[in-house]
Amino acid sequence: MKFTELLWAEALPIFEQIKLHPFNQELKTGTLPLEKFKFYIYQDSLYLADFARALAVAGTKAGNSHELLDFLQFAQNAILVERALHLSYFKEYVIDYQSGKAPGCFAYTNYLMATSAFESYEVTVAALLPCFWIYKQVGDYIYANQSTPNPYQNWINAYAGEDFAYSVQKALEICDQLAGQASEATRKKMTEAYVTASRLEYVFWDSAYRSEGWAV
Ligand SMILES: Cc1ncc(CO)c(N)n1
Ligand SMILES: Cc1ncsc1CCO
Repeated sequence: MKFTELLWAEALPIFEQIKLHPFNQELKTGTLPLEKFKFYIYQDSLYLADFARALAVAGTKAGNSHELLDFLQFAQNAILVERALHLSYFKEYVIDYQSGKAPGCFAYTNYLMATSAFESYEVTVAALLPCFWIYKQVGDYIYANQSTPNPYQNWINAYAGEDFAYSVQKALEICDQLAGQASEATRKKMTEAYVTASRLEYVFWDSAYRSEGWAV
């Protein structure tokens, strides 16, 4: 069994809750209130900017130039996706730019940046993997079950699309290859990082659904 298949099984209960979360259920049926989507898009623009930095740092830890280039390309794509949000949704809707990161976004981005800065390449790759894989699985699920017409079609198409699938496949292969060479102790840390990042994916959607703010 591939290491990534073990990871998938380990975090499956989290993924099931992500799929069933009202944010994703309402995205699927197109009934998600626009205010919640706007909150999400703004938080996601803040997320993508820091995610790109974490991907670039992961690249500096890679053991060869192929994987360095892969991670730099992932980082570039994340920046391009972030810019595309500004060219589309930020123009289409009035979005409040002032509020800054909500606690969920803050937790997730800081976890990814701290992990990429202070942990090994293996653990960093495992921590970054849910951003790819969970989004791909959620995108495919929503695409296959959506109501049409759907006001969130562009968002759905992006994550169910082929370009994104190609990146996800590459990230999975890198993770499996690293786990194959890693000690049992490292594989355990990779699994923990994967589960933590999966939890933070849930937290991110839940934060958007609740339009989460700071308690003080
Ligand atoms: C929170 C979050 N996770 C993952 C992705 C996709 O990489 C995204 N755009 N936002
Ligand atoms: C994972 C991911 N999410 C948005 S861009 C990106 C890198 C894909 O190349």
